[in-house]
Amino acid sequence: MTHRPSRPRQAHPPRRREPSAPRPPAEDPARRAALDTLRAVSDRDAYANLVLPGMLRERRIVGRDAALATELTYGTCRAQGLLDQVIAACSDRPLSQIDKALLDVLRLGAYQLLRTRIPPHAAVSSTVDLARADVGSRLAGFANAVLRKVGELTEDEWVAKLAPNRDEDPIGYLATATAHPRWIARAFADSLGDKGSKLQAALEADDERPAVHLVARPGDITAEELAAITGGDVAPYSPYGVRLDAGAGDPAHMDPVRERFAAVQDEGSQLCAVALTRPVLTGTDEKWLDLCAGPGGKATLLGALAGLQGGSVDAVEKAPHRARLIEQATEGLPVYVHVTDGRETGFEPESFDRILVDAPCTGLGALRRRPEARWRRQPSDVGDLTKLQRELLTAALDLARPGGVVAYVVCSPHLSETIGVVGDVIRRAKVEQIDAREFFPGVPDLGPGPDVQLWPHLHGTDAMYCALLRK
Ligand SMILES: C[S@@+](CC[C@H](N)C(=O)[O-])C[C@H]1O[C@@H](n2cnc3c(N)ncnc32)[C@H](O)[C@@H]1O
Repeated sequence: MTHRPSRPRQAHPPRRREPSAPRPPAEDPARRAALDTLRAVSDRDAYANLVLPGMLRERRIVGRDAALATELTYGTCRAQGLLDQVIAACSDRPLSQIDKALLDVLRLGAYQLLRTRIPPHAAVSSTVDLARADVGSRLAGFANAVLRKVGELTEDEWVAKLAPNRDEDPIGYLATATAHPRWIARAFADSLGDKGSKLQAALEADDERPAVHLVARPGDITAEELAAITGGDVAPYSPYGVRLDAGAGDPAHMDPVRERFAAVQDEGSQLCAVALTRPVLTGTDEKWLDLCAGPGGKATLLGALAGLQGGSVDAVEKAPHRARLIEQATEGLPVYVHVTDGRETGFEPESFDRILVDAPCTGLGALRRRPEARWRRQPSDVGDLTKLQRELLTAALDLARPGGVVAYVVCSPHLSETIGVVGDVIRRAKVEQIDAREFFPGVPDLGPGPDVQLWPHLHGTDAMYCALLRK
């Protein structure tokens, strides 16, 4: 047996590494995704909760990185006003003179410093890396200086320094402390009739992740059956509701949802739709109308309930793409979709037994679902919306038959959109406002009536408002 000589281990001496230029820092994918989403929100009015999931999928960011990106993005969007106040206090130039891309970087860094347990040095250095990549070394130096100052105090200490005195200006104080614009804090205070602990609880609830609610389609599946299949709990108030656990997974992939026995719908929306169906009518009860129906959540529930008693629902929607969503959602139900303006439907006057006006609104009752919404909505939006709301409610009253019932619903506690609209319209029309609380059986804390205002902090629902009018 011959042995080949083994090769010498190192034919050449090891090559010495040339000193290289400093490598750019490895970017953290979670923070990059958060920042890119914040840029989309500020630059093109995108919705964070629509942009981010797609970005995470596209970049294959999963697990803890995805959770971190989500927390940083939504948290930074929600806290924006407070973060801006702190950044302004730490900067030698006014916010209006800070480059927009840099401002988003600073917000992301300040959020990590004030509202997460990320160690300050990691929060600052990872943010400065992003700044260097996006806006260059000079501005990265500025970001470093600002963020070091931000990190000198805790969130509570910054609030104590920047917020108005709580005794002198309780609404202003809570607006800063809970990172809400003052006008929204005032609107909540007016609706609650409180500037103290109730207001604080209502504002704080906007930072909580809402539970996902399913609605069981009446006639197809019961809430108990749906809860058993999905592993959720029967909801406390809606006869068709199921609350899913936080880790239940994507409801769109659940069999009952895919097969259309169930759909995602906030329990408050279910309650308002069901309330319309509950007052007893004398005479006919088969022609129902949903005057602002897209994308079709309430029309589906109403369609299933009307179908069980041989009736039908006409569903009106102005936006064609939203009308298509109603058609998809209500397939197989006695629901007829009309793409038209609810103020000029051309329907025979006094021809409907029950009418839902789920009017376009500020959405202040669902701020927990849209992280950036509290800073994007403006007080000036309210005037145009209340005009449209009054016109739609007036049109509904014309279309209701004598003895018929109209439910006026908005996802907002703003008094101009709630009692303001209802009060204005009923002053001019021959209608009676009935006590809606009776038609929300078992729901606590409904106040003095006759209308109903739900709240996230009291009911775990969106802040839906419902008034019931009988013609
Ligand atoms: C609050 S959303 C309704 C939500 C729906 N009821 C549901 O449960 O899925 C209000 C809807 O009214 C529509 N809308 C706005 N102006 C309208 C008008 N003049 N006539 C009819 N629909 C209108 C909007 O496009 C929007 O889809």
